[in-house]
Amino acid sequence: MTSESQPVFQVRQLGRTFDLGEVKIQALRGIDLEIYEGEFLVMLGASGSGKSTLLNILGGLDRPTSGDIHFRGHNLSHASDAELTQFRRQHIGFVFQFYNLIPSLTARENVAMVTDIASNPMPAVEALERVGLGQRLDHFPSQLSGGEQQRVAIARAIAKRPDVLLCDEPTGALDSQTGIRVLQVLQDINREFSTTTAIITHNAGIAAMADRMLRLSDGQVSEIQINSDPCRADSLRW
Ligand SMILES: Nc1ncnc2c1ncn2[C@@H]1O[C@H](COP(=O)(O)OP(=O)(O)OP(=O)(O)O)[C@@H](O)[C@H]1O
Repeated sequence: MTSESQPVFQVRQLGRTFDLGEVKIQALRGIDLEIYEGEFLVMLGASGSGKSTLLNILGGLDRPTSGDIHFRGHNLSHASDAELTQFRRQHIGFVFQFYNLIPSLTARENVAMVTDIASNPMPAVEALERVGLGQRLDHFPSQLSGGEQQRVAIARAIAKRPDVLLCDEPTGALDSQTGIRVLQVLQDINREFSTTTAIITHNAGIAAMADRMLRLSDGQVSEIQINSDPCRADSLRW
């Protein structure tokens, strides 16, 4: 990230209230945030602080109930379902804690599911080689370890060459050594393709590999730390 970097996302006074009838839950309360081209952002915060809600809005899976979110100048706040689907398809790759692979498809087929509908995809084999799984192309998820399954999920996310990679606790289900390997893959992709990357984690130590750390508390940004010298993911220990 450089100081001249342009914001990919501009978030202004973003709010999200869930209306459950008798109760209203204010998950986000006036978030102001820029996310810059090519940056690696780590989002921390206690359970219920609003991290997933924010990530879902950034990724066009949800809309704010107040405030605005712009992606490269386009206001997503009032986009239609069809527009959000198009936005996600063209620009966003998601990685979740529990891989969400299709059990009856091989690694290669799981990735190809996405490349079949993308406009300028990376071949599935190349994406799998990129995450170190070139030898496991025809394995089914049940034949792969958790870390390998997560790397298939990352291959699937990067194969459509997204501008933005959004990861919700990508190492949450992994042991530390495997988690570090997965983070190194994400860092390599961020650096090689300048893919803007945001990761939610409960592990504060992961912030050391990020350009910036954002902390949410009770639906608000409570802390932002800029890291002028992010470490390599494979030097992290926890
Ligand atoms: N679909 C929903 N309907 C109702 N309330 C919701 C919904 N999604 C989230 N919330 C509430 O919004 C608040 C923020 O939730 P969110 O999942 O964003 O937190 P989080 O920081 O990601 O938590 P965790 O670390 O536990 O995943 C919580 O109080 C949660 O219960």
